[in-house]
Amino acid sequence: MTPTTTVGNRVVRTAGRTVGLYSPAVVIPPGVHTVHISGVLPVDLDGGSLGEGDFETQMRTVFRLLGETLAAGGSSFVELVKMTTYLVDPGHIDDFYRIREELFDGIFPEGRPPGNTLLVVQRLVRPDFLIEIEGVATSPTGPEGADDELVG
Ligand SMILES: CC(=[NH2+])C(=O)[O-]
Repeated sequence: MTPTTTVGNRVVRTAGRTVGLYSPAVVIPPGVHTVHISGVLPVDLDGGSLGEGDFETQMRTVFRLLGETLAAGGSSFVELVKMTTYLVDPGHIDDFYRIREELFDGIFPEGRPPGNTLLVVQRLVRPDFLIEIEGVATSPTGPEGADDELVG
């Protein structure tokens, strides 16, 4: 039987083969609201690039903005079900693993991270972007808890 743990609104399946800090499967129970987050990029409020040429700054910025976007959607990191991570340089994979471990130590102290697919692509929408992360999360409140100022 596959070991499962309920974290927030999601059921995390911890069995399976992984090569990093992600869960092999996360199940959304029936009747739970979902939030789909577009790819988060390291940008300021005007869309200006942040952390040009600095992978660590870009990744930490993307996670900070992902947290803000989740909150705007009435959700939070603990409700995050699945991420897709896009990098543009395979040379950043080791840094991605190191920084993710540091961040997830704080965010998922019990070691039940969301799923993730990690891809290296030729480039992102602007050549200075080194990382983009999109996600799916659950939301305890659904549309009622979303902040209309931030979520279109
Ligand atoms: C390989 C992979 N999906 C990860 O997140 O490390």
